[in-house]
Amino acid sequence: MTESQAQERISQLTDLINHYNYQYYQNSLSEISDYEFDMLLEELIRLEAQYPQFRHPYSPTQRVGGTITKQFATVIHKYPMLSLGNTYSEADLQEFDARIKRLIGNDFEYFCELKFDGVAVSLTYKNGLLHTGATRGDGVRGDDITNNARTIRSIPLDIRTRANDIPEEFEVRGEVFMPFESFQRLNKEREDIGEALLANPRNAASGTLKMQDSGVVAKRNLDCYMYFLLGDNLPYQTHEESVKQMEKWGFHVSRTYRKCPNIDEVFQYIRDWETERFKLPLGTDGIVIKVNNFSQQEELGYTAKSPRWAIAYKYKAEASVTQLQSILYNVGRTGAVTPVAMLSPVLLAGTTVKRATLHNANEIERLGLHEGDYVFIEKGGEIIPKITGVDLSKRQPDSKVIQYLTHCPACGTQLVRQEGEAAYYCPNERSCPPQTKAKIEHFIQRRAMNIENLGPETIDQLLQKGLIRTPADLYSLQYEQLLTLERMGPKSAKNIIEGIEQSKKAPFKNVLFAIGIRFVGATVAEKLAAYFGSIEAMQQASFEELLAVPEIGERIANSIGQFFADPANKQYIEQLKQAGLQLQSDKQPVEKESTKLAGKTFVISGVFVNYERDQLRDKIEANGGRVLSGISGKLDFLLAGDKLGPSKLEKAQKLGVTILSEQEFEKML
Ligand SMILES: NC(=O)c1ccc[n+]([C@@H]2O[C@H](COP(=O)([O-])OP(=O)(O)OC[C@H]3O[C@@H](n4cnc5c(N)ncnc54)[C@H](O)[C@@H]3O)[C@@H](O)[C@H]2O)c1
Ligand SMILES: [Zn+2]
Repeated sequence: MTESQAQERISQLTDLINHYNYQYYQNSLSEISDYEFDMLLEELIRLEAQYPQFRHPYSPTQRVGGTITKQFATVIHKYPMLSLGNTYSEADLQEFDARIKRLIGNDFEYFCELKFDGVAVSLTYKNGLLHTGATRGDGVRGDDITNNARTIRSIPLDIRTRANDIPEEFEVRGEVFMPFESFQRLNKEREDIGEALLANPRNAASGTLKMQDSGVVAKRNLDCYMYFLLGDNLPYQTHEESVKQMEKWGFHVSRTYRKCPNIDEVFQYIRDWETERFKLPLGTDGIVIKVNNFSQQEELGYTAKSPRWAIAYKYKAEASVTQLQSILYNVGRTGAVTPVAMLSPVLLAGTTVKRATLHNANEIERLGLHEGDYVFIEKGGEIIPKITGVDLSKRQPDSKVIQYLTHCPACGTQLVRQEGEAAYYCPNERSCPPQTKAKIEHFIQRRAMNIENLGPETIDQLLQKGLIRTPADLYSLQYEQLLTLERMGPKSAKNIIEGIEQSKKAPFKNVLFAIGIRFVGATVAEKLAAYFGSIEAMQQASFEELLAVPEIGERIANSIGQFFADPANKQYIEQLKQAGLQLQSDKQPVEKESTKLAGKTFVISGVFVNYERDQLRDKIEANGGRVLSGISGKLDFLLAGDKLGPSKLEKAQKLGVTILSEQEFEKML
């Protein structure tokens, strides 16, 4: 490599890595695998060492990769939050050990922990109470995510009763992660409403921690393991002591750590956890080796980016080769088709693997799969492994390229793909069997109509016999009809009928979720129900009015609009109404506070600081006012919050409606 080639490559790598860092930390996206990323970084470190004159001032080798965002207040870290040097090679570990010995002699111990694959957080406690939660950010400044941290159940909010030796102020650091179970549930819910799936638990955890609505964060079931305790003048001599102390105070510490007297024991620890770690409830991507003694840590010191007394050893993702047998196409509730690769069974990371995710048609194309190909599969953090490439040396010369399906495997309808979307859909919403079945399963689930006792076999039979076609048909099912099904006794039949009857009491938000509008998950349904109060109000809402609902973006608003524009859906809603389902919120009548707003009419729009929209509605009604759904010449006030649609504002101004801010409204009372 010539000097100018080196210079060019250094610039190229710098830009590339900065780009991947930005995507990873700011947008929670991995465009390449961690391994590929780490190799690029290693190459840059090597080149910069050789040609220091070409190192850019903004080189990613010189600083922690993260950034802070505009959406949160900024926290300055009392002690910088650094990264860790990392390696995939045992030789590097030997070298790390040798360097430490050169610097501090032979008298020291290591403390090994697993490297949890999530997002670093710092929690500051004052007088035993959680005071601040922050992300690592750029290492010096992080995002203040205290409210989100509070929703994580394993993070204690108050440890005063746990001990009487609590320092006035201290900081704990750890990894927020999404357990596999929560991740799978979340993706299942997303698949159910037609959302794109999240790539892996790490990105899911990082995205969740940066959400604005901590109510949503609370539902995502994040967890957190702690691995550092810091503070001024703390009485501990070793990392081990501080870990034990955190355990005593009730912090969640993973019991997977081990103290190792020398590097050979560290290698043993690495071997012991290599496959054992797949039994843990969360993703891990390696181990972290720390010098145990604090004064020795001080002696070893820090580089700009990481401590010299610690290093991460990362496991290479386990890989294997096996033959592709076929591709199975699943059709979901929204008609989205997902391909799954069926493989000759092969042992990988301790389990037998028979299938791999393929995500969508683009992925099949990207891999250039042929029938009968031998494929490399890898297991990262995820349960289902993925195909990373094709072993071309084993490809049969006459094998055919895999063509993506053109027609629905279940009903034969031609598949369609919407612009900008990766998935193909079967557009036969009403009579494609897997879609119909999934719609009913969606409808009866606990978070929707909660019709227990109606199992998948019963649904199958009901569909086959033509006793139901849509979820609404459940409400005209007769006890006698149920008795005609196989293996259906009088008792079960009675339970089902009762369950269906009972479901009529399910609140509006559940019904709205059950109806199954694309992208409208349980949380969004709750927001919509609180905002509009009834299906009619929602049906009449303009695109902009929909956008004014917190958390509702253009995609969801469009989907709602499309749903109500379809006459078949109108009929479906009508049928549900006839059946007696709750299509409006049953609000408690509001207690009267005053008559200050008597005779005045209001339209509420936008997002408010101190109130939810339904709280404002209650407030207006409690003081004698009335809330209308649309702006007209008769309207007195437009109560306008943030994110108010511009055309709404314009209309109100044109009609001479008084526009009120939240503060002005408060003054009126
Ligand atoms: N795929 C991509 O596009 C992409 C982009 C940027 C970064 N990355 C990945 O992220 C890594 C860089 O991230 P990083 O700077 O957070 O460094 P890192 O993940 O290599 O190591 C530091 C982090 O490890 C975590 N950690 C987990 N368990 C720990 C324990 N027991 N003790 C101490 N720390 C523990 C902490 O969050 C700490 O901040 C890269 O090596 C790469 O693998 C990937
Ligand atoms: Zn179909």
